[in-house]
Amino acid sequence: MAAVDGKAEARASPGALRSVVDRVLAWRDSRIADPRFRAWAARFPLTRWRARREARALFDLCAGFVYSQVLLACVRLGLFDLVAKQPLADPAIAARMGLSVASATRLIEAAVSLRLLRRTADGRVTLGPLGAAMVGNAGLAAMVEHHALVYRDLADPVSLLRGEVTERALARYWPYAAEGSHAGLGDAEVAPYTALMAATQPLVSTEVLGAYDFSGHRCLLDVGGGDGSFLAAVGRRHGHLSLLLFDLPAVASRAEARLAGAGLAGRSRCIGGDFLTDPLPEGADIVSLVRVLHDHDDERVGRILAAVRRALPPGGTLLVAEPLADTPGAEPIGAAYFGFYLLAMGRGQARSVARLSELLARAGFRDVRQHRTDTPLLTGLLTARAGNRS
Ligand SMILES: CC(C)=CCC/C(C)=C/CC/C(C)=C/C=C/C(C)=C/C=C/C=C(C)/C=C/C=C(C)/C=C/C=C(C)/C=C/CC(C)(C)O
Ligand SMILES: C[S@@+](CC[C@H](N)C(=O)[O-])C[C@H]1O[C@@H](n2cnc3c(N)ncnc32)[C@H](O)[C@@H]1O
Repeated sequence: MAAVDGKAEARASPGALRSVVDRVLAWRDSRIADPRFRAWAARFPLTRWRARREARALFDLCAGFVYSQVLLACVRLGLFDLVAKQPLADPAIAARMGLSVASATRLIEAAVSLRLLRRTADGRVTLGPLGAAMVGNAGLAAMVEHHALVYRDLADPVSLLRGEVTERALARYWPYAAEGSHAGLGDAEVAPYTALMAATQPLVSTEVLGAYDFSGHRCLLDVGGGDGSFLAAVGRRHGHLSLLLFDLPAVASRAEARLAGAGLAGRSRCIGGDFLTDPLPEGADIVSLVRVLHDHDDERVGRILAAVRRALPPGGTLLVAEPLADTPGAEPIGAAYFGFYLLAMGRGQARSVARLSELLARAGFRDVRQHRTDTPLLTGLLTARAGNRS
């Protein structure tokens, strides 16, 4: 089992207690399943608050797509950036957005209800707390736009689960998820996903740099490193590090240009290849896999970890950063969001710390540790050490 910052993870509750808890929960849910109980509980003063809370939670699940589209409309119309400069009245917003005042007010009211916008005391429109978090966050705006593809693929979730949706937008968007070799993918095929990953990379690198200190290392190899955005962020923070990147040839070319543009050409080298079949470059004392393993099934993960293991010296460090399943308070992100996202993409799953620990141990890594990030829902972080070569 992985240690969390050195401490052992809390043990699961013993079997006997769990079975009592199970029976209590089963009784509760059998009551909720009875329409007469629901009607009574919605009226009774001591249960009314809970009935309202559960009704609201279920309504939010029904309405999730509608809420997302309100957010998309705000992003597409540049509403957050507009009102970030100064609070505006509805007619001024309508004129800037090319909407009728009635439509602008409809969107504004929807966004206010979702805490994306807020009405000032004099009735003008300004940022709400959630809209404020969107400002200056180009990655999040790109993600919101890109969800159009996700929703297209999820339009018929049952057919998707049955494997009957053959034309999937996400499968085209992430061509490396398909069977076969991907070393021949061209720039046009890798550019869209590489740009999305680069735009969202600051969300991840900030978390990793806040949770892990690279100063004890000499050379970092970022495997599946995209356009080098992560490597550049680490390299800027730790001026002594040599930087290596491995990705598909068309992506590695982009990284070379990106790192040269960041003034890191002298400290970095980008190597193109297929990490499922080609050896990784040697010489690094730390290898990172950032948002890589969850794209792949266990068999492919085994191959990637074996290649990393061969590239590292005994005792060398592997750092894995990606959203983890079972993150307390963020369970639907791993199980529902990434579960269905990766189903549409064609491969992979978010894994728990326990599952990743097993795969790491099987590939010859030891001392698996989980590091606490500031925002665990955005990324989890594990390190492990390469064992001695057999
Ligand atoms: C000032 C006073 C007195 C009080 C303030 C109170 C206070 C402290 C408030 C907190 C304010 C604050 C700091 C808010 C911060 C908000 C943040 C950081 C929000 C961040 C949100 C991030 C989101 C919504 C991220 C979404 C990410 C998505 C959807 C990622 C999708 C990733 C995909 C699809 C990856 C694909 C890659 C693949 C294929 C799986 O490998
Ligand atoms: C989800 S992206 C993550 C990119 C980057 N690490 C980040 O977090 O922004 C996965 C990366 O793995 C690379 N990749 C996928 N399959 C690969 C393969 N077989 N060989 C080498 N790289 C591969 C992709 O090109 C892509 O850059």
